[in-house]
Amino acid sequence: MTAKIIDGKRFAEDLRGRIADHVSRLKSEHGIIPGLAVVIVGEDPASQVYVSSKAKHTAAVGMNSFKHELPADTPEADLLALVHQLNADPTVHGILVQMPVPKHIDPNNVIEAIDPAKDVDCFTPANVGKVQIGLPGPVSCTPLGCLMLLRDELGSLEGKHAVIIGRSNLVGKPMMQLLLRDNCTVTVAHSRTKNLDEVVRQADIVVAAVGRPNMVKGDWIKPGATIIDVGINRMPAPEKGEGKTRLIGDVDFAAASEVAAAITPVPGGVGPMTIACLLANTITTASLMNGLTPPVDLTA
Ligand SMILES: Nc1nc(=O)c2c([nH]1)NC[C@@H]1CN(c3ccc(C(=O)N[C@@H](CCC(=O)O)C(=O)O)cc3)C=[N+]21
Repeated sequence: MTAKIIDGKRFAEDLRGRIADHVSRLKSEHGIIPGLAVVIVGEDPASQVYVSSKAKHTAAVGMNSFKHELPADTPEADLLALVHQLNADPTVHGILVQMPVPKHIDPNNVIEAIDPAKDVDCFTPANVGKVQIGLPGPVSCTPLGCLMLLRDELGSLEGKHAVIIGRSNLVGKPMMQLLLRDNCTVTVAHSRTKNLDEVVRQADIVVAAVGRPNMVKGDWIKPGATIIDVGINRMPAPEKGEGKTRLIGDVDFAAASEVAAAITPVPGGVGPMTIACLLANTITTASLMNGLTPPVDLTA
């Protein structure tokens, strides 16, 4: 079997189109222009690229984009002061502080400072709790993107056995909550799981989010499974030229494609969905802050 390639880039484009429609409706019917503030501390080149990409897509859907670039040696207190200022700013409906922050800053203090009403990453305890019990609010961007792709591919997820590899707060744990809400049977595997290959072989749905290039082998995949590869591993690619890199996923794509029914590529799979879902969450928070019901096609 040769797997269908799930085109996350294309899906994200369509999603951004729907988001742009919601933005223009918020403007024309309610006089609201959703605003997203992105804060970056330091000059990490990969982070710079992501932040620029976020700002570009934010503006392209008609939202206000606010970018704050702080030097790498910014004291934690100054970053927290900026977050508090953004919390108080009525034109800002979403706040994202790009992670990781420099080592002298405690990320937990930063997350705690963000008003949960504006927490478009869904990093605050209040919003993590809301996802768990199914209350409306922002949902972790990458898991939300994975869920949208899975629903589009499979329709109902009810009764499917989903194996998530990775238990991070960023992806594994919120993914577990969302798949449970869609009536999957969920197994969360991780670095200490015994016989990981045998566990993964049970899966109708595999979500790989470990950050280890090509870790999931082709013979771990049940024939006909659907594979979502969250891994974004930047590898040296000297064949492309001095100092060049390429991205590869956590799944051995070539081998898995021979067995699976459908698989996301890296790049062009989950990555673009993460940014589109960040914009979707900004619509959600802007709606909720104004007493409106968030659009169902942008939420979990
Ligand atoms: N507060 C916070 N929120 C985040 O959501 C957040 C963060 N910090 N820190 C860094 C990670 C990483 N991240 C990605 C988003 C898009 C792509 C993406 O679009 N990837 C493209 C490729 C891009 C390329 O070529 O480099 C793709 O997979 O096709 C990747 C990674 C969001 N993050």
